[in-house]
Formats: sequence, C-alpha cells, structure tokens
Amino acid sequence: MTAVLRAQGLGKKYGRRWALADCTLDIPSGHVVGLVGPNGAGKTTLLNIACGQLAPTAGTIEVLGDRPGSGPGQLAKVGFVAQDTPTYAGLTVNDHLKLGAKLNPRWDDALARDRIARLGLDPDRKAGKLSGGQRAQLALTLGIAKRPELLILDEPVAALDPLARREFLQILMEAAADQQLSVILSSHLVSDLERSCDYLIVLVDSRVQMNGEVDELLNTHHRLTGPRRDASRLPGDQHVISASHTDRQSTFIVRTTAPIHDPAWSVSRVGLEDLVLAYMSKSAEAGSRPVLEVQR
Ligand SMILES: Nc1ncnc2c1ncn2[C@@H]1O[C@H](COP(=O)(O)OP(=O)(O)OP(=O)(O)O)[C@@H](O)[C@H]1O
Repeated sequence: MTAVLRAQGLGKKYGRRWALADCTLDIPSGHVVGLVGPNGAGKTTLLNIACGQLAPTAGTIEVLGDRPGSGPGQLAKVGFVAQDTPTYAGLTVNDHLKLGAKLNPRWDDALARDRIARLGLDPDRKAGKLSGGQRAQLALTLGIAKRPELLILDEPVAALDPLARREFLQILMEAAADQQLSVILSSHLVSDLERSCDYLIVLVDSRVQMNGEVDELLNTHHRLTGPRRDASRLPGDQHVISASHTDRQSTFIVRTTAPIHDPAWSVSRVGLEDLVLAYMSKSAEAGSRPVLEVQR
C-alpha cells in the first residue's frame, strides 16, 4: 500500500532546541491517524512540515510520494486546517466557498454547498460573526471540498463543545470513508481519537514514542497483574512500558507479540487512553517533563 507519509530521521531545530527529533514514520494510506502528545511535544511542527509550511532541519519526508509543498500538484493533493481553524473574518461563508473554488483545481462545489446547508450556516453571514464551532465547521468544509487525498488537521476540535466535537468528527469520518481520504488529526482528547482514529502516533518530547494501527497496538499490549515481581524477571520478549507495585502485587503494561503463559499473571487488555498515558508517563519518567493531563 502507498505511504501517505514517510519520514526518515526527520527533525526541526529552533536555535539550539529540537522541536522534532529523529522522527521515522511510515503511515499507510486510507487511515484516520490520531497524533497525540503533551503541549510542546512537536505535533504542530510535524504537521507544518508535512504540509510544506516548514522546512525540516534534518532528515527526509515524503507526503503522497512527493516532497511537501514541492509544486501545485502536490499542494492540490494535501488539505490543511491549522490549529486556530483560520477563516477570513470580513468574508461571508459564500465568499469562502467562491475563494475555495478559485484556488483549488479539484474543488467540489456541490459538496461544499451541501455541507453548509446541512450545518445550517447562513451563506451571507460573515465568518467573523460565526461561533468558534461554526468557524471550525466552515474550515473543515473548505478542507473536505478541496478533495485532497490527505487532510491534515491540527487540533481542530479544541474549541468545540462535546456535541459539536462529535458532529465534527462524524463528518470527518464520513468524508474519509466516502472520498477514500486519508486524515491526520492532532488532539489532546484521547477519547475523541479512540472514536475516530484507526492509527495512532504518540509524540512526547519531540520524539515518536509509539505508532501503529490501533487494533494492532491494542492486541500487542497487555496489563499483567500478579504477585510482586521485579521487571528484570520478565521474559526478554515482554517490553515493559509501565510498572507499578504495592507490597504484595505488581502491575505491568507490556508490549509483546508472543503469548503470555505464566500462570502467576492475570492478563487483561489495555484501553487506548491507558496505553497513551503509559507511554507518556514512561517518557516523563525518563526526562523531567510532567505527564500530560488527558481530558475526557
Ligand atoms: N517558531 C518557533 N520558534 C521557536 N520555538 C518554537 C517555534 N515553534 C515551536 N517551537 C517550540 O518547538 C516545540 C514544539 O512545538 P509545537 O508547537 O510543535 O508543539 P505541539 O505538540 O504542537 O504543542 P501544543 O499541543 O501546545 O500545540 C516547543 O518547545 C515550542 O516551544
């Protein structure tokens, strides 16, 4: 399957500090990809590089087989909705659609107008007079009607109420299914990503800590609970992601593709949110950063 994004040793440095370091990813097409990580982890940096707005300091990146922003053909294939879902305050909804039609060679006007009608947005209303949620929906409509092969969204739901968030993600998932669109979406809200994404990247402290298809990640991570034991006594093929102990009991989250036969352990599945938190905690313990607060 073609890679939607392929990065090798990708990095971006501001002054002496790496905003993104040694990032190697190979994301197959046809996925809704969730990108999660604490504030300052490097998510926006990665997404800005992927859409061609930032040049990397190190490494290579290909998006849909080309260097990001390498020409009109590549730009037409990639849609980007930036973090603050930018719209032009002085232009009406209708003006935005006309602008979209002018600027995008694959523009689907019928789709754009249908979505605006479904959302109940007044075409004559200026974007500056829309609510934050309505502006986000307008920005998403522009992104979808551009008919890109890849739509990149940087925290698009941050300002939305829970219902608007759900509707927004619903529209996104419908578009991904109907248009065979690949999506990369950053968010702090793991529960939203759990509902909408089938591929996950966890980025902490400028580095990719975990990435892969959600089903595969859930199938290869296990919570082991049993009599207290040191992590060094676990089999070598059980990679320990997190460990906690009481006087008598140990709980580990491990990653392994091998079956777990040890009868001392009670083995259970790990939910996506716990898994994300385990990787974030692991990274926070290794460094000095606080763990991200994951909101519900
Ligand atoms: N223009 C810039 N100049 C200097 N440093 C920057 C610049 N942009 C980002 N950084 C730094 O790079 C790091 C990564 O920032 P980035 O915006 O990519 O993180 P993020 O994961 O998107 O964070 P958030 O969740 O808060 O949006 C941070 O330490 C940030 O301070």
